[in-house]
Amino acid sequence: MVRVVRDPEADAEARQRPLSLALVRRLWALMRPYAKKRNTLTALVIMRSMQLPALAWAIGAVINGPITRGTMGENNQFPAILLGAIGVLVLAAFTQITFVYRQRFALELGEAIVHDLRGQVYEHLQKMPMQYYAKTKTGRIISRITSDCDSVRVGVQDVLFVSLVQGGQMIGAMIVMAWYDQPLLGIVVAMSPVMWLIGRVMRSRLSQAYRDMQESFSRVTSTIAESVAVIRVTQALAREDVNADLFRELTSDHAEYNMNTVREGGRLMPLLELTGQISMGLVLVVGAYRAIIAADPMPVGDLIQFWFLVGLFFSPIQVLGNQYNQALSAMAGAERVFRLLDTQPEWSDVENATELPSTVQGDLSVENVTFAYEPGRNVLRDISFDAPAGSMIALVGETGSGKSTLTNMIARYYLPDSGVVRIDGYDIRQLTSRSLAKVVSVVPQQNFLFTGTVGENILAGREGATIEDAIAALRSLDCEWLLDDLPEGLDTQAGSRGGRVSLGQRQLICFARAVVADPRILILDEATSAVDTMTEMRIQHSLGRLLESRTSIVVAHRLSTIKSADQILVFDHGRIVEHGKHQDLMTKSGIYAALYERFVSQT
Ligand SMILES: Nc1ncnc2c1ncn2[C@@H]1O[C@H](COP(=O)(O)OP(=O)(O)OP(=O)(O)O)[C@@H](O)[C@H]1O
Repeated sequence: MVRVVRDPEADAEARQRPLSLALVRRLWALMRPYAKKRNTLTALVIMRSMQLPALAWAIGAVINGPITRGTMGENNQFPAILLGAIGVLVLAAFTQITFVYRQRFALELGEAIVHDLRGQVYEHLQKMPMQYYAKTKTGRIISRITSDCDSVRVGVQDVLFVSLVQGGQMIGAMIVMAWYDQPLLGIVVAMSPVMWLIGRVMRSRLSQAYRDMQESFSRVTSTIAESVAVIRVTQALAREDVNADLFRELTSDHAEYNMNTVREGGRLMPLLELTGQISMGLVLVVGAYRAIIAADPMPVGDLIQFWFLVGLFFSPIQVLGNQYNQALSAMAGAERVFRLLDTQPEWSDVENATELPSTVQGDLSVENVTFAYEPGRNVLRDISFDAPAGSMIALVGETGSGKSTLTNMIARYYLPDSGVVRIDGYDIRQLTSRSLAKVVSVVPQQNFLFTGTVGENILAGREGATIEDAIAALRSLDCEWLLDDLPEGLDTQAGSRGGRVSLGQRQLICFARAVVADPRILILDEATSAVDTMTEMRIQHSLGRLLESRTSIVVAHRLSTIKSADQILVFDHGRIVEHGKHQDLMTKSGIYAALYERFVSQT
């Protein structure tokens, strides 16, 4: 475990963005497939925003009507009061039913949108070339699909529709207040910017404390994830105590941020509520003046009703203030998600790309390939060689000399800056990715297994492959014994839960996957991980079977592989400095001979 250092790029990424109409429009467009639900929801929102002011009006009407008449001595007002009360009750019940459906539809719409958005982002990511992944941090990609999509969901579910309800309620309350007493309404409206401002200042302090707390929590979770991933290294280096101390530090740090958030909340929330109550008090004083002293006195029923309406007008200010911060976060999240969706791959299949015929032999030729990951720093320089169909080419050289980069060119993970890679005479730039992937397979050094069973992992090599193909693949590698060795045979869980599959077994499973894919050209980065001698022999044997009858390019780390190669290419600083068979190269006493001597002395 390492101490988590703040990521300056992540810090620079704005957590909030100003409200943008273009973004809101794009979010709104995401609801197009659910237009019926969206329209019903909008109707419910309008209804809901009018219901509470209407309820206040109805209560006022009962007070001003039959109740006032009763206090003036008019007889038999009870039936009218009862009717009024029933009317109020029916309206209240209707208001609550609207609330239930408004909330449910908003939730469903938000979930549907975020489901679609995540699907779009995931699909888009699958199409991005390696260049994109080399430049973009994994954590950032994950947060696009998790937290940023989630801010969009909150934006739709909570911010958009709740704000519309609250905004509508303010307008509704204003209309009814204007009906009763315009000067008093003027006072109320004049007070609202002050309330908004006070609320805003307090809330921004609170949300900063909350953000700090969230960040410290994500430091805790990412540290746990990392610790689990590298537990073997931790135990091997006996760093358990050091790591435990670092982790304790992080959790107590988090507890401090937590306490701070609670403290700030405890101080600011009552202050915020008090501001609202002071405003209500003020309205009471001015209202009393209007009811008692003013030239044209206001009926007490109207004052009571007005007081209700002031509450309905002020409470949205608080809610909208809360929503505002969330809206800004949703804007930032939506902007990042849309930016990713708008990022076009730096290259994709050319127009009218050619399909490689199924009869392809696997003749590979690399002609004058030069490549740099970063401009001006060539990693491959003028590389040329031929690999006739069925031959095995071993790439050897010091670390960082460009071997893996060359394999990236052949698999077309990257495009060369100059030069051409051909398969059976076809320039691979002109081929469809799909047909190229069928002909060229890569077995990387890290034996990656997907989450799922061993069987599923082997079948991933080819669409439509059956369990019989998987067993045949293991048989062709002479490692059918794996079926008995694995605890549940082909049904054994692999991938992130693959603790039950050993390193050597994993490698063989990857070989079997390659056999199922049955490519004409196989690129293999030999694993350097230490396995016992018995496993090593089995792997070597299976490797021989795997490479049989196909063109293979092997980044070779094993002596036996190197020796049996038809051609060895020796890399040095991005150039091929020697090439030939093992014996020829040994007699030259050059770089290869020196590498070989060192290799033998180490093994
Ligand atoms: N994605 C990348 N972006 C920038 N530079 C890179 C990238 N990948 C590799 N390099 C650089 O390119 C050079 C060649 O790397 P490459 O991985 O091809 O070497 P290699 O011979 O395969 O090494 P090894 O035997 O250690 O795997 C190195 O200097 C490396 O730092």
